[in-house]
Amino acid sequence: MKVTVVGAGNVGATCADVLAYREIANEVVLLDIREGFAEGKALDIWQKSPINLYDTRTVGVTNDYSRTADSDVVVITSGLPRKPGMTRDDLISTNAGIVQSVTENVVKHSPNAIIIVVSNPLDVMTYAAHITSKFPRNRIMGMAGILDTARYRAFLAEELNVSPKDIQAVLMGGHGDTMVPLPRYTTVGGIPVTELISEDKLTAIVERTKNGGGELVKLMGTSAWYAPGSAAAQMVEAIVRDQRRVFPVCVKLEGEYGIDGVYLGVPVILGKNGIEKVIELQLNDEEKQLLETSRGHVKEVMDALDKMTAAKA
Ligand SMILES: NC(=O)C1=CN([C@@H]2O[C@H](COP(=O)(O)OP(=O)(O)OC[C@H]3O[C@@H](n4cnc5c(N)ncnc54)[C@H](O)[C@@H]3O)[C@@H](O)[C@H]2O)C=CC1
Ligand SMILES: O=C([O-])CC(=O)C(=O)O
Repeated sequence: MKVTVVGAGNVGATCADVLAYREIANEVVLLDIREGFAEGKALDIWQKSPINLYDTRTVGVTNDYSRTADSDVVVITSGLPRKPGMTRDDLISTNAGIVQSVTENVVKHSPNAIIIVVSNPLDVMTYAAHITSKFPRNRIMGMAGILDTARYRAFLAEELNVSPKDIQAVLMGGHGDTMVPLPRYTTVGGIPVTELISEDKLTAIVERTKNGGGELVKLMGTSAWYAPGSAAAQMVEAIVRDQRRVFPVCVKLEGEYGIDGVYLGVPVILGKNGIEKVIELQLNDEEKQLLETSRGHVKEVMDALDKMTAAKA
């Protein structure tokens, strides 16, 4: 299996590193526009192979898409990260151009690839890649839900003083303040979380999760990369190993949850064809309302992208 990661910055290089040391692909091509940058990162990861004992070949290239040809999966991480005081949506004008030009090249050289978008604002950049690629919805998706649920699970594990391995959770909606964590579907070793934690504490954890990206931006001056890079690699693994994992993934809804044509995070089955199935949960009225608010916000930003694209044409 051949995987390309576009953008050799913090998230892209972390993703490539996880793909390599966990031997998720035979070959990982890292591509960046910054001269020599991807070559350097790929060489560093390759030089770690005798220490960490893996044989995935990592190759770096400067904007040379011919070297990415016939990739099975392509992860797009190219684009600006936000700085303190910015929202993810503030990145749209710069990142849309980058994601669209990268997608054009990906389609030209790997027409059968499955694309995983990571660049922000996530839901709308996934839509941007969809418009450019015209790939069917099973082959174009965004990474956010695994990261957001991982944050939620990590905070819960800390509060309950249990292993994060035993916390199962699902979360829906856009990747931003309107995301919809679902405590009703959260369990700890099979036990509903609501039996183990007070409502106040759970609410505080849900709020911290919604602001999980912003908390790190404030601490570091740029956004996170270890958990995001690992989350993208986990999606690649589910696809290349046909694991049929159940993850929250950003996908184009086509009538599920009563929503059509909007990119939102929902639970899916991820396997060799990409999105194998969108899972429809029975939401209660409050959850439906939260999802509707999230849909409305993402749709507004999708419309803003459409206007920007029309103005350029
Ligand atoms: N979906 C999610 O949950 C998350 C999304 N992100 C987003 O991922 C993106 C990347 O974040 P970082 O890696 O921290 O940023 P970074 O600045 O460390 O790396 C971005 C890389 O993209 C490269 N790049 C820019 N234009 C390019 C082009 N046209 N072709 C190829 N490469 C190009 C840059 O040279 C740079 O090396 C940001 O938009 C960030 O907001 C970050 C974390 C989580
Ligand atoms: O916060 C950001 O800008 C990056 C991101 O999406 C995250 O870490 O959740």
